[in-house]
Amino acid sequence: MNVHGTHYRTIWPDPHDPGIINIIDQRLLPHRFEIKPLHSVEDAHRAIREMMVRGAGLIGATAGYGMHLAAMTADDGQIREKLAEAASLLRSARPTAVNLAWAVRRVLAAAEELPTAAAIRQAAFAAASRIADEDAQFCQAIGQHGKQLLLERWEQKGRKTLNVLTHCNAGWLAFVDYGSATAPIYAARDEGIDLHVWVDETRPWNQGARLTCWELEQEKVPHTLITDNAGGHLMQQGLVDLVIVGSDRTTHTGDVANKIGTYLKALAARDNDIPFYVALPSSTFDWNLDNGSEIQIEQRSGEEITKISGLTEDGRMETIAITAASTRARNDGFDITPARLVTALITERGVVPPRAEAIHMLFADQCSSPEHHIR
Ligand SMILES: CSC[C@H]1O[C@H](OP(=O)(O)O)[C@H](O)[C@@H]1O
Repeated sequence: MNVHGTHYRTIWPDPHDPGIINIIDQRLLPHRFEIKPLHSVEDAHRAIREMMVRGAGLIGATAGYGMHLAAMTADDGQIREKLAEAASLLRSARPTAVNLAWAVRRVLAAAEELPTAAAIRQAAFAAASRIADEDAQFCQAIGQHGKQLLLERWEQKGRKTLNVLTHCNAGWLAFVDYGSATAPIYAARDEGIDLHVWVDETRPWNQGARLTCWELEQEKVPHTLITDNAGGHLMQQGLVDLVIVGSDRTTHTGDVANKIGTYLKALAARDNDIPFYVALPSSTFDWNLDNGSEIQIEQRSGEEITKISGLTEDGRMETIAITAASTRARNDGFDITPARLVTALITERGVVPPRAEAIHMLFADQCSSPEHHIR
């Protein structure tokens, strides 16, 4: 469903049947743009687990709609049990992005105590829809707040081309729309800033090479693909003016879990005195965790490293081995960037230093309310 010209909302209920939730199968991008229907919570779990959908915001929205599908398909007399089972199944899909557990708990809280199955179904769908709509609204607001930072840096540079580096894909494909790290880029472009984006390929799943490059191409934003190991070198050459990345889970003290390799970019940025920003909606804060070392890091299959997928010259999608069959690989999906290496957090309510007292002041309504505390 084309919502914003070149943008696509990444998840939406079928306009004729709310029992069908449509997604874009991101495993096929940039070679194929295929919309796939989800009919059950099992479909939603698989879509998250197999990364048909990925990215904190979109994982959360998919989990929310997964709970809706569970309510839709449950027998009246079993609906509460089915919602509880659905919550457990969805939570098992991927551990690091806090948005998943947050969305599941939010739908449960909205629906489970209601007196009838019909009321539960209605409340589950309404809560899932609100999660998705809020995600898009929050990301749009992140764009407006982040735009100011890019504008200031561009003015400092005498309005010469602003070179932004980003890691992985924290674009509109990782959320319901707009994205987190790319939203300020799009908003700054709309203000006429002359900018260029260095895109980390982001091994092993290549979110940067496959998804961010595709997004920026759709948006006609100048960009250049680089290897994950090149970022520090380009910073030393004075070719990077600022770094902006997303987050899958950020502690209330400002430690950031994001795609593997983010920490190395933060170290290089600090060593070269380059601003390092993390863009995130407040649904990505973990109000319970004080220290990033407590965040569970997803371990994915080593085959995502030893094999690679792409398009053959005759147009077939293929997966090939790039190592000997005996090669074993370790595949940590995320790493932790300590708050001390983060210049600022860009949220839907504004730009805030990565310190607990500042974060709590901006989100006083959330950090103290039990409903935002995930367990
Ligand atoms: C902030 S959402 C985008 C975020 O999610 C990515 O991970 P994955 O593609 O494995 O879901 C990566 O950490 C991005 O920064």
